[in-house]
Amino acid sequence: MASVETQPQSTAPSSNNEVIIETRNLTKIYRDFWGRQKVRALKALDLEVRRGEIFGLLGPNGSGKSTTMKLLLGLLFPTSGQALVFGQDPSSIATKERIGYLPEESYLYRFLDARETLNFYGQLFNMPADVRHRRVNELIEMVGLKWAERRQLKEYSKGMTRRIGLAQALINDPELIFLDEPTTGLDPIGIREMKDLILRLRDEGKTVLVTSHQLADLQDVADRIAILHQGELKELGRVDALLKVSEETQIRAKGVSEQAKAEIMAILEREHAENISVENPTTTLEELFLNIVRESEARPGRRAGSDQS
Ligand SMILES: Nc1ncnc2c1ncn2[C@@H]1O[C@H](COP(=O)(O)OP(=O)(O)OP(=O)(O)O)[C@@H](O)[C@H]1O
Repeated sequence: MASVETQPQSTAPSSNNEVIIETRNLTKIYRDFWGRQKVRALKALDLEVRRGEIFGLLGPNGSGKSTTMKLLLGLLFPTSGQALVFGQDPSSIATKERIGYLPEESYLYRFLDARETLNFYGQLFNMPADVRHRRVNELIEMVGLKWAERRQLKEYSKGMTRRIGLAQALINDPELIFLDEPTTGLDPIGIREMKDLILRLRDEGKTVLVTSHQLADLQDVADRIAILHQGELKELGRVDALLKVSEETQIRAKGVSEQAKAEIMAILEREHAENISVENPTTTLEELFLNIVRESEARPGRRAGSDQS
C-alpha cells in the first residue's frame, strides 16, 4: 500500500507564552424558569490557553464544552469565577472584534451564495469594499469553495456548509478562533480537510480553541487538550505527553530479516522484558479510507489494493 500522507504530530506552540484565555474557578449553573438550580454544567474550571496554540476541549455529550465556549465568548455569564480573553472581560466589544466563532450549527442565509454571505458579514464589520473584496476571495480560496461560490447555500452539502461557516468566522481576520465541533457531520475526507485548515490557521499565528466529542478528531491537530466530564476538568496537558505509554518501548523498522528478529527476541528475553510482541503495525481506518480515495482518484475504475490480490 502506498504510504499515507498524514500530518506530522503538532509542533510546539510558538515560544510566545502570552496567555490569551484564562479561566479561574469558572462555574456555570443553569437555572430553571423559577430560578431553582437545575444543571451544574461547569464546575470551577481553571484553564490557560497561550498565543499560537491549538487547544482542544474534549468530552462526551453534555460535558460542558459548549458552555465553556459560550462563557468565553461572553454569550453566557458565569455563576461564579472568572473568564478573561486577551486579559479582558469576554463581553467587551474590543475583545469580540479580535475573535472568530464557528458555532455548532451555523445559521446562514440559505438564499445567498458564498460570496454574498461573506460580503454580508464583511459589511457587518464595516470593512472597506476593497479590503472586503480581497478577504472574500482569499477565504473562498482557502476553504476550497471557489467552484461553488455562486451556488446558493441551500444547495450546499454539510461539508460545504461547515466550510462557509468557517470562512464566515474568519472574515474579520481574528487572532483567536473558537470552533465548536467543526468536524460534526463531515465524512473522513471533510474531517481531514477541516483539520488541515485548523493547522493552517495555527501556521498563520492564530490561536484556536476547538471542541470535539470525537476524541480521535483532535489527536493529530491539538497541541494541548483539556478533557471535561460532567462539567469537571479531568485531564489537561500536551497531547503527545498524554498519549505516550512511557513504560513500554516500540521500535519500528522496514526490511528486518527473520534472523535479526530472532536476535532481537533473544536480547529481550535475556533482559526479562515482559509482554513482548513482534507484529506488523496496523494503520487506522481513517488512513486506510483516505488512501483508497486517493488511489481511486488517481486511477478511476480500479479497485483499491487490486495490485496486492
Ligand atoms: N440553556 C440550558 N439550560 C439548561 N441546561 C443546559 C443549557 N445548556 C446546556 N445545558 C446542560 O448543561 C450541560 C452541559 O451542556 P453543554 O452543551 O455545555 O455540553 P457539551 O459538552 O457542549 O455537549 P455536546 O457535545 O452535546 O454539545 C448538559 O447537561 C446540558 O444539558
